[in-house]
Amino acid sequence: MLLPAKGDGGPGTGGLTAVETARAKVNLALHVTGQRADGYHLLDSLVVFPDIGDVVSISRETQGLTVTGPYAHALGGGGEDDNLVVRAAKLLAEATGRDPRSISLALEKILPVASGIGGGSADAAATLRLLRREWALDISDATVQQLALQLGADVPMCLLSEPARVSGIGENIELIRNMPACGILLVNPGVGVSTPEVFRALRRRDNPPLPGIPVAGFAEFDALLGWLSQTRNDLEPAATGLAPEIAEVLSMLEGQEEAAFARMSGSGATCFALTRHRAEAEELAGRIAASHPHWWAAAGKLS
Ligand SMILES: C[C@](O)(CO)[C@H](O)COP(=O)(O)OP(=O)(O)OC[C@H]1O[C@@H](n2ccc(N)nc2=O)[C@H](O)[C@@H]1O
Ligand SMILES: Nc1ncnc2c1ncn2[C@@H]1O[C@H](COP(=O)(O)OP(=O)(O)OP(=O)(O)O)[C@@H](O)[C@H]1O
Repeated sequence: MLLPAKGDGGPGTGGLTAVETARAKVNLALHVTGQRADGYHLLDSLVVFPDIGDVVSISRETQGLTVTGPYAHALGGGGEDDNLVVRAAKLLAEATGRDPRSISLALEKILPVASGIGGGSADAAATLRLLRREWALDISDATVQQLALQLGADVPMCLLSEPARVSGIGENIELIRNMPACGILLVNPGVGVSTPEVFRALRRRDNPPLPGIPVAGFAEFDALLGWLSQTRNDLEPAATGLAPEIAEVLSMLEGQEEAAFARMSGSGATCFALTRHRAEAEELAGRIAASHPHWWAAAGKLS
C-alpha cells in the first residue's frame, strides 16, 4: 500500500488540503527487561515503521473529527474526545495558545485497533506533525517530543517514524542508520488483545536486553535476519495463551516460501513476516486475503 507523501493532499482528498501519514509501529524484537515501581514494564525493542498506516488530514469542509475507513467502527464507545487525534490536537493547542476549535480533522482508520501496531499512537503523532506545520509553530523538536510522551509511551517514537532501538517504556530512542529495503507483511486474525492482560500474564519480567546493534545498522537483509534470530518478542507466549489465533497466524506465515522470518508485534495480535523483496510481501498479502477473508493483511516496504 502506498501512502500519500507528507503534506500532500493527494488525489481524491476533496476538501482536505493537508495530509499526514500515521505509519504502523512494528516491534521486530521486544525484550521485557524489568518492571518499574509503578508497574510499567521496561522494554528493549527494535521498531520499524513500514509504509502501511492511517491517514490524518485537515478538513476544510467538516466540523470536529470525521472518522472513515475500514476500522472506523472499531473506535466507537467513548466518542470524539477520547480519540487520540483530538487529544493530540487539544494538547498542542493548549501548549501553544491556539484554539483547537479552529481546526477540523479527518482520520482514515486503516490499521486494526488494539492490535500491537500502535495505530492510536501513530495517529496522535501524525496530528502533532500536521498541526505543527499547519500552525507554523515556532517550537522546538524537544517540546513536541515532551508533548508526545504525555499522550503515550509509543507516541515519541511514532513522531519520528524511523527505525530505532527503544528502551525504558519507550522514552529512550536511538535511531538506526540503515535498514534493508525488504518487504513486510502484517497479518491480524481479527481478535483484539488487551495490552495490560498480556503484561499481567508474563511469567518472567527480567529477561536479558537485545544483543548489540551494529553502528551502521543493517544494510543487508541477511544481517538483519541473523540478528533477529538471536532475539524474541517476550510478549508472544503470553499473548498466544490469551488469543490462540496468533499461533495460527504465525504457523501459516512460517509455512510460506517467501516469508524469511515471522513474529508477533507488540502485545499482539498482529504478526509480521519479512520478505526479501516488497513484491513478495504483496503477493503473499493477496494469497492470504483469498484464503483467510476475515483476516487483515497489508504489505509494504520495511522502512
Ligand atoms: C507493548 C508495546 O506495544 C510496545 O511497543 C507498547 O509499549 C504498548 O503501548 P500501549 O498499547 O500504548 O499501552 P499503554 O496504553 O501505554 O498501556 C496499557 C497498559 O499496559 C501495561 N504496560 C504498558 C506498557 C509497558 N511498557 N508496560 C506495561 O505494563 C500497563 O498496565 C498499562 O496501563
Ligand atoms: N485514533 C485512534 N486509533 C486507535 N485507537 C485509539 C484511537 N484513539 C483512541 N484509541 C484507543 O486507544 C486504544 C489503543 O489502540 P491502539 O490501536 O493504539 O493499540 P495497539 O495497536 O495495541 O497499540 P500498541 O502497539 O501500542 O499496544 C484502543 O483501546 C482505542 O480505543
